[in-house]
Amino acid sequence: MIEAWNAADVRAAEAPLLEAGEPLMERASFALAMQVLADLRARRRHLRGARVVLLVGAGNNGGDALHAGGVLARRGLAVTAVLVSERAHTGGLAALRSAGGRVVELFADPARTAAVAADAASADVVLDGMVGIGARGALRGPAADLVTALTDARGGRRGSGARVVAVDLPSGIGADDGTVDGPVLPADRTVTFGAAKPGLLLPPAAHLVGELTVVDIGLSLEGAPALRRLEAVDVGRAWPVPGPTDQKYSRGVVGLVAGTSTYPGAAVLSASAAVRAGAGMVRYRGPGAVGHAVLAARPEVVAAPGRVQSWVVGPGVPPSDEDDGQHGRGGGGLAAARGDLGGMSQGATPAVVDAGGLSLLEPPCPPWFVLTPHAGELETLLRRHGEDVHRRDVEAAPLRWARRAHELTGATVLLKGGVTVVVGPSGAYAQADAPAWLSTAGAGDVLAGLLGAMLAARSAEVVERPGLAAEIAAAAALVHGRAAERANPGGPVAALDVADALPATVASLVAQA
Ligand SMILES: NC(=O)C1=CN([C@@H]2O[C@H](COP(=O)(O)OP(=O)(O)OC[C@H]3O[C@@H](n4cnc5c(N)ncnc54)[C@H](OP(=O)(O)O)[C@@H]3O)[C@@H](O)[C@H]2O)[C@@H](O)CC1
Ligand SMILES: Nc1ncnc2c1ncn2[C@@H]1O[C@H](COP(=O)(O)OP(=O)(O)O)[C@@H](O)[C@H]1O
Ligand SMILES: [K+]
Repeated sequence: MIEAWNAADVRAAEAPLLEAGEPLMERASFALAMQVLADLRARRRHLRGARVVLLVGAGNNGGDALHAGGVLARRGLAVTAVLVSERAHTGGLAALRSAGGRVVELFADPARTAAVAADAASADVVLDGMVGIGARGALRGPAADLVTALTDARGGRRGSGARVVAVDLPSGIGADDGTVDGPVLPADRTVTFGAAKPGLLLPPAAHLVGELTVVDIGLSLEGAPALRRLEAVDVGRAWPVPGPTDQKYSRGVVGLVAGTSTYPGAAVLSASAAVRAGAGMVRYRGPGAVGHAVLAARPEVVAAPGRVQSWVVGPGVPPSDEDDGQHGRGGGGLAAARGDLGGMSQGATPAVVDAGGLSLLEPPCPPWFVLTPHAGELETLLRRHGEDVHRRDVEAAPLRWARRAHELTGATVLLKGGVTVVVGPSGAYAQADAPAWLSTAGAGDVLAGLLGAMLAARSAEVVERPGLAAEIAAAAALVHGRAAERANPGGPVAALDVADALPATVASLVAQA
């Protein structure tokens, strides 16, 4: 698991060590330099003569870059520091100069910005050390102009020309929330110190981070992290592998309220995913014609009422204010869903509430209800609760708005997207496991069925431990993304292919753990 800590927590953890004279910056910058050397070795035979350009701001982030530059210059690399501010870390500057590095005072001669950017773009490595966790707002002044010019000089493409390594974080992102309010130089790698910061894992900034390296500089961080990211081993270890005394009911029964005759496919996809993810049983409730389609695709599904350990409500059910043109407002699926959801809030059965089911919610909901909106559906849900918010706001600050939806409803919220953000009562997760190929119709229905099966397997525990639903939801996002990759590595996937890849995906996660 990757744990991410807010800037204030990192500073608080640094303070006693700095007071005790621990050389934190030397540790950080040495590890940074070693990472740069390792990356360079992977790309060229000889290090001597490789060109490194440091973009250096006024604070300690610039200090890190300068000290790392000193280490690299001593190894024979040609290092140039570009100062974007009148002030620069004194010790770092001295270290670089004494190692033979050059210094360009860009702040004193902004007309040189384009030329400096062109030179940096043609270097082997650019270290972005303009601002770190001390930034206030979007990049401004010469730093902002340099990033704009350098982005132009690189043709806007990451991976072309100089390799960009961000120092602690890409300068200008919101360290705690991943917001991007101005120009930011996309990194190929980010070397972060002490702990990951939430902004490195959250969109939109997460897309500018490249490969992430966390350097241990000896901090002891107290309390709970601000954000977590599950890794394959976490999910494999926690997977409910059946034992010799298990039977279908102990493995969990998923009750599926999904599909209308306009959208029967969603029910088929959710049912397939739940069956393929290892549910003990899947019961279908909904219009008869849809039930036939579900049974034709998955004969394992049971269409009779009975015990249920988790509900999946809403895939393929239109929102309550949308007429599906057949049975009045939403048809039989909606009626069933409305009745079932009302009863479920009173009971103690986990539920996944997706698509049209979201419009039926009547908060407060228990935390073992997991809502699975995409950004557009979250906008609708939040507006219904009086928030003046648009989809673009949700996309610009997904953690903030997913958290708001959790506060307003009491439910656990899984916000779908390129990075899936989950917020529950014990914390938040950000999962980035899926190829962009997964953005295809029906993929969300597969996620709903998969998550339903995962909740059913640990139904009683999910109700007892309020934070568990969020952990399981994050795990479902990981499995979903990995199944998409496994279904067709590097190419397009259809939603049903993702469901079909679940058994092998789960087997490999369990085997690796
Ligand atoms: N303490 C330690 O030993 C360790 C610290 N570590 C490192 O220190 C970093 C934090 O350093 P920090 O606190 O000095 O702040 P930092 O991120 O360099 O930025 C502040 C400077 O930037 C400027 N500035 C601000 N906003 C701006 C903007 N929007 N646009 C443009 N400029 C802006 C502002 O200048 P001003 O505008 O006030 O003149 C101010 O001087 C951390 O990320 C990590 O890399 C590690 O080495 C571990 C050990
Ligand atoms: N750019 C992307 N990269 C990776 N995964 C994505 C991306 N965009 C969307 N997804 C994932 O694809 C799925 C789409 O779900 P959803 O929008 O509900 O589609 P549908 O309603 O058609 O099933 C979600 O799991 C989401 O996290
Ligand atoms: K930086």
